[in-house]
Amino acid sequence: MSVTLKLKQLSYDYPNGTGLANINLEITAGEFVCFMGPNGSGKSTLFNILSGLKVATSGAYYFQQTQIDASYLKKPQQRQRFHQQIGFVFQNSDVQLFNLTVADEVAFGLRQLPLSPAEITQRVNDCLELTGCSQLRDRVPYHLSGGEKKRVALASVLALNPSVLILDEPLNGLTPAAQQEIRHLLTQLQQAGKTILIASHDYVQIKATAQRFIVFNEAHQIAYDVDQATLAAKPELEAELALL
Ligand SMILES: Nc1ncnc2c1ncn2[C@@H]1O[C@H](COP(=O)(O)OP(=O)(O)OP(=O)(O)O)[C@@H](O)[C@H]1O
Repeated sequence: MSVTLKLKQLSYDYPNGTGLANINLEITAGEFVCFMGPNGSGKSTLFNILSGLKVATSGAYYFQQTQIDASYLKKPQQRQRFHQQIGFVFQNSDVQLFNLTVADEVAFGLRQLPLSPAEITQRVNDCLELTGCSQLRDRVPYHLSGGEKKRVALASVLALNPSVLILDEPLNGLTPAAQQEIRHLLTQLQQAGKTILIASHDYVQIKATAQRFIVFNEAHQIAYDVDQATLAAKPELEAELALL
């Protein structure tokens, strides 16, 4: 398997403080990684950088061996290609859903691409079905439940067929049944070959689903980078994560 995402001594500074400090990280295509850590440790900042919404203050970010920096993202065609490859499902679905129907929401990104109406319809139908949203296609996204909104946001991101999916706290605020649906869907997507990166505050919720756990500390650095089996053999570390 090839390395798909690589960060080399990457830091990000906000005007009044540090977001990320000297991060070295490699993620291989097809991994399911959970990022954890206390509030303000840098998970959202990292996701913004990985998805090209922010660029590092120093250090480098490579996606499939190409360095993603300000000059790369300045070129509209390159930027569009990159954004198609990395899908980002925000923590707050309300900022991601702005169309009048669920079907329009899922079609929105596709309409920016050179695709025929028949291809768009096909992809919309496939993504609605995959995410269990077919019955919701004519509903107003804003009026849906939290779990339904999350599935529609995921459908709209999947429509572009990204190879990497980034989800910020995808289980937050969902009922146990809705959490189970999302976990099952993410596992299916990983089995279909996608790289899945999520942030979570709840180790117990995600411990059986993700296979690698990267934990940030309050200094905005990586404190631990461990796989599922190693963690399961370290009850004291599992107990620490359960308290985050
Ligand atoms: N827009 C911003 N302006 C200034 N500082 C920011 C901004 N966004 C984040 N920060 C700071 O950067 C650091 C990392 O924040 P970030 O949101 O990445 O952490 P997080 O791990 O995602 O936190 P949470 O678990 O609360 O979502 C924090 O100290 C935070 O206060």
